[in-house]
Amino acid sequence: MADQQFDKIALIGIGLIGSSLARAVKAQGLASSVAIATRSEETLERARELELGTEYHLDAAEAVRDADLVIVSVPVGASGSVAQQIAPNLKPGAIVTDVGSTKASVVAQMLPHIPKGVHFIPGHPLAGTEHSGPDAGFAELFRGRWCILTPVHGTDKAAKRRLATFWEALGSKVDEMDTEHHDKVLAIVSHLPHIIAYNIVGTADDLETVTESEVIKYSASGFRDFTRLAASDPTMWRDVCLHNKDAILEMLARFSEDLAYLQRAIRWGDGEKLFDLFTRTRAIRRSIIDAGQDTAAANFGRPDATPEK
Ligand SMILES: NC(=O)C1=CN([C@@H]2O[C@H](COP(=O)(O)OP(=O)(O)OC[C@H]3O[C@@H](n4cnc5c(N)ncnc54)[C@H](O)[C@@H]3O)[C@@H](O)[C@H]2O)C=CC1
Ligand SMILES: O=C(O)C(=O)Cc1ccc(O)cc1
Repeated sequence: MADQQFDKIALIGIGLIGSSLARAVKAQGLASSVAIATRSEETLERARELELGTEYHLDAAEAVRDADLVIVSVPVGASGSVAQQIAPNLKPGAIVTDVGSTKASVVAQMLPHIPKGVHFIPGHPLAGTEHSGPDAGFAELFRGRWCILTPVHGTDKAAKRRLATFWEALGSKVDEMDTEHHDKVLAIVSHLPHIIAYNIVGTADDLETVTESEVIKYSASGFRDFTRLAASDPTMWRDVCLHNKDAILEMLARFSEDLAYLQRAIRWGDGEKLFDLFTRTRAIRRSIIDAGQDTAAANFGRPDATPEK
């Protein structure tokens, strides 16, 4: 157990990430009270049954009253309206952060509502699964994963250190970068893979010559990996696509160009080109394993996942 770091933490949104935070905060004893807010009565009731917090609210503004740390864990498209809601009740000196998968848009939506004297430090834990909702979370989700902070200009150093220490207590490694860079990096390493997965599974589903039962029956592990990503939450990923549009389109253009190159090599039977590319990409996989990041590819920290062969 780590030391208690905050008197009161407010968690706005109690899905996969919010409930994992709640469980980890409880397990580590990081706060004496944890206020939970979510829009639906049903989800709030489930959070209560799971004993994820110490107070439960349908009104996010009520939850943040007196909180020292406020973590917004909602789909990125909802971050602006949440910031607007909570703004009047934020305590001076409080830290407000988020966990959204895109950062420039979150800053644009939230920052205008944050009162002077409140520290707004956006964040993104690179940890998750294809599951959603309060039952899907687990305390170990963030262990050994990166959490990227994207502080805005003039951020208070002590507040930033406090937030970094919080993530470290959850087992995360903390990095810092600017929002634009974050959105480009994440577009290629996270957003594009999900878009490709949604697309390939959709293509398989549309095929006329191969039946759906054959896709299910004969799906090799490569295809199965895609179906896992393609099972991710539709609202969350719709919002990611809409809120990181420019970086995603830039990476998709690069991707399409490279795919055309590959297509041409296959058409012309250019084995050398294919072999060269496949050798280059195999080395990247090896570097990821050497860097100790392979479990991220295999199960993203899910304890119930089958280990990669
Ligand atoms: N799922 C993942 O693997 C990861 C997700 N993220 C980010 O974390 C955030 C939350 O994602 P999850 O916990 O996976 O989602 P989730 O679907 O499990 O939970 C979302 C929560 O937000 C609430 N919510 C939804 N719409 C809302 C609105 N308009 N106003 C207020 N509350 C609303 C829901 O009631 C629920 O409590 C997203 O911004 C996502 O981009 C970050 C890292 C990983
Ligand atoms: O389930 C997976 O493989 C993920 O990639 C989870 C994930 C989804 C979104 C994020 O912003 C970060 C991590």
